[in-house]
Amino acid sequence: MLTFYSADSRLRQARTELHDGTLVAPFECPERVDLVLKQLRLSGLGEIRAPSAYGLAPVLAVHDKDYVTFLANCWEAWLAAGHEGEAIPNIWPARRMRGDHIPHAISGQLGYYALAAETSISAGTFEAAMASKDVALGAVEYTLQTGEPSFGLCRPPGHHAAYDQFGGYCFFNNAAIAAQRALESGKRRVAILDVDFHHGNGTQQIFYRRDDVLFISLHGDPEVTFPYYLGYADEGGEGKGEGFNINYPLPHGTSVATWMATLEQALAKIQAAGCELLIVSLGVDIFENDPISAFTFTSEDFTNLGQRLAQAGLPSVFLMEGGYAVDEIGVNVSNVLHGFEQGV
Ligand SMILES: NCCCNCCCCCS
Ligand SMILES: [Zn+2]
Repeated sequence: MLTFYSADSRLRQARTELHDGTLVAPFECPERVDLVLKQLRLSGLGEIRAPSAYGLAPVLAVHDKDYVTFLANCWEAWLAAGHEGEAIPNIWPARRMRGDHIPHAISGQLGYYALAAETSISAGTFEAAMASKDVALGAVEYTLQTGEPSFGLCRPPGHHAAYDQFGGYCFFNNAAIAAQRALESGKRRVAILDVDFHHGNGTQQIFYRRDDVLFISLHGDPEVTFPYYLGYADEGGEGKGEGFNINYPLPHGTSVATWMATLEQALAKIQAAGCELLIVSLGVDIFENDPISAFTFTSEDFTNLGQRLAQAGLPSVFLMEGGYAVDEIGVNVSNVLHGFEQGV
């Protein structure tokens, strides 16, 4: 299987994440991609290719222009305002305040565009996010042209990024950008299957009123899991999108057997909807030892997951999302992709 990767993924070198009331080293660290690359090479998955630069147009096809401009300028504006640390919001347009006005001060803009406080912006964040969406575009273009599966080793991840919002370590929604590209190249309907432990709130929000993308997510119950305020089972899409958004919230500690049985339901929906391409938002934070998650996959279970996805029989693009058990991330990602190749 061909892998797309950009060394510019390492341009995001954030030093702080707000976690449990203190500033810690970010869980979404550059070493994640180093260890995935190492295991892919060790296991002989296939060629690793750098993508072309696709520019801003594919980003603007799914994200708000002012939001993209904000991301491009945020770090410089933060420094110019004399702030010492990394750019982290500390106020939001809370209920019964004016949520439709974008303040002039960068501190106000941060709260307007941020969905959460754990994701700092710093030097290189925008450039890394641009490289990450190029990785996703390289992967989807390859699969569209050849029908062969591909893996986009995206960093930073994307599934929490909404039309005009960043957070959950995400800035551009790589899977949404890839799906939009596939539709523009002629696919009539694309499935995005989000297997990350956390609900892909951004992907849901981008396609919620559309029927050309079927978004399906299996994830930790938002009653007790980030992002808390989206990802419930009653969110079925709106307008034309009714029936094309399916959430499977699952309790902490869900067994792999139950998770895989839920996957069967998801794959049946994908088949019934006549999807012509499968994009997998591949978060391996469903691993039993993930530090910020609560599902129970072993490394071997990831191989079974890959094998099962191959049986869906669709041209498939895997895009890296979460996974924070850094020591095992390489094996877990590699197992999904090799499992897929075994299952074809
Ligand atoms: N600081 C740990 C709390 C988790 N908050 C963000 C989770 C983002 C997952 C991305 S897949
Ligand atoms: Zn996650």
